[in-house]
Amino acid sequence: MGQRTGELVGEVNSAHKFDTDALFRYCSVHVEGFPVSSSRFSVSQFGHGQSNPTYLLELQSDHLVKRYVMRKKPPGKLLQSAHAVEREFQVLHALGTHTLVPVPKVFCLCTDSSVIGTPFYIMEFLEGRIFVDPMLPGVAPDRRRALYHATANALASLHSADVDAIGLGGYGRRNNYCNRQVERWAKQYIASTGEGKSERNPKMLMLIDWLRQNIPSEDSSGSTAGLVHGDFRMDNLVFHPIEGKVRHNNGFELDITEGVPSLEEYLSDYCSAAGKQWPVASWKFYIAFSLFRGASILAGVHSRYIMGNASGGKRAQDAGEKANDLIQIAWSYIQRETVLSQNPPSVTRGKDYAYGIANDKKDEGLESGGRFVPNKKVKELRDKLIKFMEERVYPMEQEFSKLAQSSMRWTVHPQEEKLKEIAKKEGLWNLFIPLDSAARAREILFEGRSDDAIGTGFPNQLGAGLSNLEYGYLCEIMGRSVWAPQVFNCGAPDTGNMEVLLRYGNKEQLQEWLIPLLSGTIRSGFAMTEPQVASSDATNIECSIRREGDSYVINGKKWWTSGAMDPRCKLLILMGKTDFNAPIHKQQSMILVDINTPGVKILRPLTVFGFDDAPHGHAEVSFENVRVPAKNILLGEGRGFEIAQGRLGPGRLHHCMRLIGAAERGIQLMVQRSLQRKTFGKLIAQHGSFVSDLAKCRIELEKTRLLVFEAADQLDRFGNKKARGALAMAKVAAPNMAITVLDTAMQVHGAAGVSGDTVLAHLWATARTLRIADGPDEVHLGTIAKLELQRAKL
Ligand SMILES: Cc1cc2nc3c(=O)[nH]c(=O)nc-3n(C[C@H](O)[C@H](O)[C@H](O)COP(=O)(O)OP(=O)(O)OC[C@H]3O[C@@H](n4cnc5c(N)ncnc54)[C@H](O)[C@@H]3O)c2cc1C
Repeated sequence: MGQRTGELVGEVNSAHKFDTDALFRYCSVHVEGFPVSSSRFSVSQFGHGQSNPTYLLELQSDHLVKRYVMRKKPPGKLLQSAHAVEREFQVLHALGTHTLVPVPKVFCLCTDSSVIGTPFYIMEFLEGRIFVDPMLPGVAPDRRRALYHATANALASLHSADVDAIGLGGYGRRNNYCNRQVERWAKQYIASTGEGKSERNPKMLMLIDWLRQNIPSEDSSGSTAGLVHGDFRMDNLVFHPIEGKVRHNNGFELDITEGVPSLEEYLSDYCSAAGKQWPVASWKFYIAFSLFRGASILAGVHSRYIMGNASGGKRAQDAGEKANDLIQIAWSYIQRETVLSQNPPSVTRGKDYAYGIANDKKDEGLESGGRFVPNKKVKELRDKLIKFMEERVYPMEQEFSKLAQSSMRWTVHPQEEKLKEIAKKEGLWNLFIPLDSAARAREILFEGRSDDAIGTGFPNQLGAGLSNLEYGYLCEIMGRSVWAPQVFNCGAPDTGNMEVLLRYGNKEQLQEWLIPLLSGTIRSGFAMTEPQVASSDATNIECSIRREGDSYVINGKKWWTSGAMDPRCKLLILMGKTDFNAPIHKQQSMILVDINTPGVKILRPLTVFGFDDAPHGHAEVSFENVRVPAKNILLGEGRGFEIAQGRLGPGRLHHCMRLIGAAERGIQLMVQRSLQRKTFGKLIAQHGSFVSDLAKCRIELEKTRLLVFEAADQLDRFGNKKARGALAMAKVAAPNMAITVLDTAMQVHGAAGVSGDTVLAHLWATARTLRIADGPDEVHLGTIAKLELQRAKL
């Protein structure tokens, strides 16, 4: 709960007393509307803040009470350039007169120290609230987020003020700001510490050296010059007394709505509002600098406390210790390898819910229903997943890509395995498993008991009991990064293969293959497509599976067996023919093949537009007299087509869901780029052609998302067969939409878009394959048209 500004005052500190009569006389002459006489003139001091003593002046004449605020320098010898009330007055005056940045009205500046002992200025008193604790206790959670959002916008608006236009152009130098600041605060620290003052910390001297060596290159050009607040924080903002608006910063007028954001969300808000680049390269410097500066200020406060002229009481007494804490924190921070993700959070929470399905910002929204509105359970998982992506997956993307392009490309990054363990613990594991498949496995494996009888030591092996539709809200989040799905054990082709086992495997097969797949200790491949035949028509498949006693012997060649290059790949589900003379759809069977069986040869990895998708890979594999136990046949001979149909339904709808996420990432990146880059004197975002392209991308994405959800919903309600029309439509629409959106995003990025420096090219390449890999468009279009024509015949 915020405290009222009027309640934050107390008696004037003895070190800060001054001649109140002299102040009254001065104000009567210089402050517009200030009474010439008053039946009561009282002065109290704000207890909050240690910099410049600030006072509340109250005057009563008849029944009217007038209030002003006076701010002055502290008494005694002061550090050079600190406590410059003259500067504060000048900036507030310029902003108040020439901009819409809401600051309190300033009335007069007195630089004559003979009046009350130091220079001071008078400004209007604004009734309002101050939130001392930035976690905003007592504020409804749903209002915290926008409070922060609004403060980020306010800071951005301050930074956007045109200093030349508001008369502050000659006010300070524009280049080498950081350089000058480091030197200034270093000097202040030295001056405030040492004998008889606050104790000097040698680590601070090391910190100063580090800062000097790491000043960002932009500093010397002055290209980022603007107004710098210097102490912008929650408790330096005054909020509206009732409406929950900021009144000034010393004063900005803003709306408040949601929960406290993460640092990256907040920074992302600020960068968007200010049109600034995501500061991945310079962030470590700025944070370390800010901590250093805070430490220097606190050391100054502590020294003034020791010398008896600090405001702030106990807080001033503890300031020396706090300064040392900040120095330590700065050092630990500097030593961190990564301090900021490569890219801003995919979409900040508030924005994430702005469209279509995602309109689940408020609980009321959930209660009021709607066709595709996720329920509370899904929403919680979704929030958790978004956080996981932002904090753990996006920051690792570059690192994973680096390994995948090195000579060690066919090995797994150890961090991937670590992330899998964390995802398991957080319950973000195997979320793809539909309720009915989980029920079957539970029944077969441990006779309906819901405990972890499959003995891998963690719960949620069989997912979170979600429907296909519910999973759709989550799967699209995973699709935002090519590296994400496997971290949650939701990557292709494992999900489709697990689904096959869950639906069609017997107890022995589940125990041998499903359990390690569920726990993520092995991976798998699906071997159907063959180089020598048109495999979109699976009746063409030629690989033979011949029965010999207790075994089947396999001979044939497959290609595009995704995942077979992965060192963890242990299982291949292979489709071939057990009877070349049976009716056309009864010739095929599926069989489980241990990849290490003699005769299985990985011939080469294939590439997609040059990407080999290491360490996962798409392999060409030959099978020469590969002998596998007869018990490995799935469901029985001649059932392969039936299983393929079951697998291709939900398993491949996941691709569509992920494509929505990939396109969402494309939009996010193109928007960021457009707000950062200028061509022909304008930001890309200000060019009409971009605006139109962006809007069209959003329309296409939302249309497709609805179609994908519709297909998932039909799958849940009517089953695979009846949902086939909607599934086919989604499968055509999703890759085509994603290609268009990602292509536009690449275009907006110029040459960078087609390079490996952003995720766009890889996402695009993957999306493009899905016009073929998920069954060619033409086949799905054929299904849709056939259904239309059938309907006409009825
Ligand atoms: C990245 C990637 C990953 C893959 N992963 C796997 C995997 O893990 N396991 C696996 O078994 N396979 C995989 N595949 C292969 C994929 O399933 C096949 O490429 C797909 O089924 C098409 O078969 P095909 O390549 O033999 O094309 P073909 O069957 O030769 O078809 C070629 C073209 O013919 C046209 N066509 C086909 N049918 C019709 C029709 N009815 N009407 C009009 N035109 C038509 C279409 O334009 C089609 O693109 C993958 C492919 C890619 C690119």
